[in-house]
Amino acid sequence: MEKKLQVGILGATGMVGQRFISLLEHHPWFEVVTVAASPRSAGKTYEEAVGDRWKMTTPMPESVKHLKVMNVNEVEAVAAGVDFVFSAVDMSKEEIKAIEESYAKAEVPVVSNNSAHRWTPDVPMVVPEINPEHFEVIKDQRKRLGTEKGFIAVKPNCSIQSYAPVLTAWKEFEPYEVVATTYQAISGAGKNFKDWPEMEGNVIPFIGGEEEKSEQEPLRLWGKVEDGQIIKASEPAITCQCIRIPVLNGHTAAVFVKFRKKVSKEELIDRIRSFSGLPQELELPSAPKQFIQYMDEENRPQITLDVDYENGMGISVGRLREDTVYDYKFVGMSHNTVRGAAGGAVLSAELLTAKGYITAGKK
Ligand SMILES: N[C@@H](CC=O)C(=O)O
Repeated sequence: MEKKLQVGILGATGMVGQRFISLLEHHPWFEVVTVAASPRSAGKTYEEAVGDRWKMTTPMPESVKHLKVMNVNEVEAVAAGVDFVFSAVDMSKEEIKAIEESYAKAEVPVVSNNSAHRWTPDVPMVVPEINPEHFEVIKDQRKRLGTEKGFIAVKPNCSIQSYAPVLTAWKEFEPYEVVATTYQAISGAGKNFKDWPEMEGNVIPFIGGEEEKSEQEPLRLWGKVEDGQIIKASEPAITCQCIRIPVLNGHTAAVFVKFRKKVSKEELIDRIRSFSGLPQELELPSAPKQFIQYMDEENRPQITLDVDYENGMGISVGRLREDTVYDYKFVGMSHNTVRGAAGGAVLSAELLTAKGYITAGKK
């Protein structure tokens, strides 16, 4: 790429916004030129607006420290300086729907981490290794919005990334019933232990809205494009419990699966290890070389050892074994703010760029 694409981050001061900033620091295709946040932060430098709430382990990049934070509601002004935006705004669902659509209508592609548009029929919700063909509906969305360049693309919830890719790798064996319990890190709620001391040594058996997302969103990933819309798949039936645990980063899932077809443990492990997609084929900058690793050790995956596998973009799986009630059970784990949030969105933006959906300029 001759000149890097100029990128804005909406909701730049929050946890996911900060993750976007740190992941994009040395990105070969994208350069953060605009940071936007609530009117409260607008006018301050990024460094002042974030203050002591910088939650990344690497220092705040010098290149963003002195950027003036723009008011995210001033769409035309923000849109004027960027080729596309990542959205991690923190507002009500209705407000997010409206503001993301305003950016798209201002001819700015929006790659969003938010859930607001995940069920808008012509908005693709993509994990690039799983359902890149869903980007096809962008042309229908552009027709609806009356845009040439602007559109919205979203990524799914972080909780499903530890098991949906694995079930995708096993599609040929027809999984039809799945039980999953997720053990979710506190950064998923945008917090660390300083913000949320009650989580030290604690477990909370409730995460608002999470179980519905964890059960339904995989079905949309496996859906079909029909008449410019995504129609969700009807199988497998998934039931979930989502639990908050005292871990900073990394969502773990303990999963039970029934298959229609007979399959051996060796075949299941083989499909995990050989599973790859378009990001690997195109060697996109953020693509993990090995998307899913299978670990033979009986005490893996572990958060402290494995959460940063493939720079946080890979999924770690272990403990696959036959079950007495279901056919098989396993444990999956992924980095919730990298693969599950900002990193997943960056990979989507890379694929959208490689496929020509995101380009420089407004026309
Ligand atoms: N809602 C999740 C975050 C995933 O996107 C959580 O609370 O962990």
